[in-house]
Amino acid sequence: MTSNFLSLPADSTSQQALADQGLRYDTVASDDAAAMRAWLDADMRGFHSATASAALIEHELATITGNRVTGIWDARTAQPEVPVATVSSWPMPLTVAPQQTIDGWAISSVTVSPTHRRRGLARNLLLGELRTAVAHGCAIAMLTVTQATIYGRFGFGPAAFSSAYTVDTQRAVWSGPVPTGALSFVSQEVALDIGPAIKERVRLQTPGEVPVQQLWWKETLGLSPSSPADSHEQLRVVCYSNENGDNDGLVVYRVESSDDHSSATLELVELIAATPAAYAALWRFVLEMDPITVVKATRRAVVEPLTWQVLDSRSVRKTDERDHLWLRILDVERVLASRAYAAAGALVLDVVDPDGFATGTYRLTTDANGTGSVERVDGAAAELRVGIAELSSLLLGGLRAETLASAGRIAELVPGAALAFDRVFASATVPRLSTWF
Ligand SMILES: CC(=O)SCCNC(=O)CCNC(=O)[C@H](O)C(C)(C)COP(=O)(O)OP(=O)(O)OC[C@H]1O[C@@H](n2cnc3c(N)ncnc32)[C@H](O)[C@@H]1OP(=O)(O)O
Repeated sequence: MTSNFLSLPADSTSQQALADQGLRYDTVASDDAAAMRAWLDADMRGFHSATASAALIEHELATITGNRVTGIWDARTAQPEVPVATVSSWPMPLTVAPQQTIDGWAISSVTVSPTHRRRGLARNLLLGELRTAVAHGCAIAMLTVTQATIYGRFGFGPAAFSSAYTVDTQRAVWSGPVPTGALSFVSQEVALDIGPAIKERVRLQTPGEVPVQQLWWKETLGLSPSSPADSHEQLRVVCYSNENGDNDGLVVYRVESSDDHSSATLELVELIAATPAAYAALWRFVLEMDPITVVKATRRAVVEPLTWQVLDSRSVRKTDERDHLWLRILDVERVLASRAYAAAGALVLDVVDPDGFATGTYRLTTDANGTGSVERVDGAAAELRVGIAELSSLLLGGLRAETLASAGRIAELVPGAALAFDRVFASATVPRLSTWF
């Protein structure tokens, strides 16, 4: 790992390829305020966001401070100081198994101006990022995406999925555990104080999670300029403390009542539970609140214990399920050795990577304690042939190799190899990413 990722130069291969098109590709110095603002302008325009207020610009500048900020400039444009493409990145730990993390290279703000689309700018940005990640010593890259069609070609595969739920509270009827800890309302300011420690515990327990910054908390609690206008006033926060007084969970919600207040919809902004008791207590609390008739939640896990904690499981309706966290393995040996496994076994994988970072044949050996060791065995007979995007999708155990084999996305070279892979890679905790980055 290089000591300072911010001082890494712009990738020379992309720089040359873009220079051949008359474009300049470079990083932006964080102390160059004018260049940072122009970059941010291009980033927000690239996502078709409204022109930002001064307060929002300051907020957004704060969110990217500390990131490696890169752009592409075209001297022929009418405003040549504004880049025509943007990307930002930073090293960030990714939980790969409970209490096990690996340093990943997070990539965000990938935009290309509509005036410059489909000329290979995004390709140069992305491959430039992957090479920079390797130069920094990161073994895996990660991102969250706008469209599911963009990143597979660069070796990324979806590895953690997310679901939205709508619960009909009148049908649900709580039948789960009734924890004996205490529930209490807390102010947003108190939540800002106690929430991060709870979220950290959840992050380390859950494959797919990454740390969130204080700015995320401010946005979540309606304390940021990027929060909707009246969200601070509308949001309520309830904390669950266990019998020893430890704060184990938080729920952040807002309620929209009908005109006559006889019914209401509760929007679950966040439900963060570090223990099964906190989870049950907070879900029960929102489902039984008067006069709530509907609870809506997004960015939840694709499998939620909640479905099994109500009398009528059909009252918990999954309204959406989609890819959320995308991973791109760059170094198979280091990444596979970074997580614990579910069973003892030995697998030889033939990994195909069109961009060459991870191509090779690898033997993963796991023992009964879940420890894995990986060695490169080029030339050995492989049992499974996997593309790098598919291996990245399978890493956290949220997707079955058998599913990908049935879909023709990976090839069993030995019958039963996909099932053997699934036995080893299974995750006891459903992988989930509860935030965007
Ligand atoms: C991590 C994140 O930040 S997610 C955010 C992604 N950005 C956005 O959604 C903002 C709006 N969109 C954009 O800015 C641009 O359209 C981008 C970044 C998606 C693509 O930029 P471009 O410079 O046009 O892409 P580029 O020309 O490099 O295309 C590379 C390849 O991806 C394909 N591609 C690019 N965009 C898309 C897309 N939206 N859907 C499907 N394929 C795409 C191209 O056809 C090309 O394919 P090829 O390699 O087979 O020839």
